[in-house]
Amino acid sequence: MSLLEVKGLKASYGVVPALHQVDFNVNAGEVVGILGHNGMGKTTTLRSIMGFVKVTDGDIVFEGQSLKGLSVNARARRGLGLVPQGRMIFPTLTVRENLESGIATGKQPMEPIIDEMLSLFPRLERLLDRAGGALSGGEQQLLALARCLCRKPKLMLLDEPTEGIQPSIIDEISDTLKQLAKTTDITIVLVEQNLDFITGLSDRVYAISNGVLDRQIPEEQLKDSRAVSEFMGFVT
Ligand SMILES: Nc1ncnc2c1ncn2[C@@H]1O[C@H](COP(=O)(O)OP(=O)(O)OP(=O)(O)O)[C@@H](O)[C@H]1O
Repeated sequence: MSLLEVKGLKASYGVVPALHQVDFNVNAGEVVGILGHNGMGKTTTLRSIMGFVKVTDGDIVFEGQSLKGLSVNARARRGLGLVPQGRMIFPTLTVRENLESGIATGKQPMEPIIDEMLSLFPRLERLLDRAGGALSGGEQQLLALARCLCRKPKLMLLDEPTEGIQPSIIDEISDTLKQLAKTTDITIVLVEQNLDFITGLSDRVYAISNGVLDRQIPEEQLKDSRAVSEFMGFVT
């Protein structure tokens, strides 16, 4: 059974349609990539799954149950987590406070969860007392990932984690996500424009174009970034 099934999803901003037809599925433990140009509907797809965008048709089924009518918080409690585009960490809170804000209140002691995050993201350790807004873009992305993981999501939705980030930290993010995928049973849906990053991490990759997501990029093409570009129409 798929962990996540997105079926015939449509969404609009007011009267302007953003998603025309989104159909894909994700199995437990997979890393699934969604590749597309600017404005094609990647962010809207993830925000619809998380419950921030109201869908007008179709269904999102998680662990066999429809998420229809559930709030963002209810979806988070079911095990969904979103790392939004642009990181959205709290700039005036310290790194430690940002991490604490990601831990479900009143549940477990915070310290072991923070220690676990620091072992996965060692670069954050020496930054614990620094304000989130004083970190580099790459460090903020690591913090945003760690904050999402503090809640132990079953499914993590990642919105363009490489956007505006220097190559050395992109490699670090990629290595960390690979390690996470290998050592835990987390499932990841990743939307990106960065071909190398997405093909390096994903078990399967879908293409999104003009609000339509229903084509999986053939596996043999994934090894060849030029073939992927051609499939997507990135080069002519
Ligand atoms: N808040 C909004 N109000 C109105 N239209 C929006 C809003 N957010 C997105 N759109 C429109 O919906 C469409 C899909 O946008 P979306 O942000 O999902 O694309 P994207 O693939 O994530 O793009 P990018 O890579 O630039 O983030 C675009 O035409 C965009 O202009």
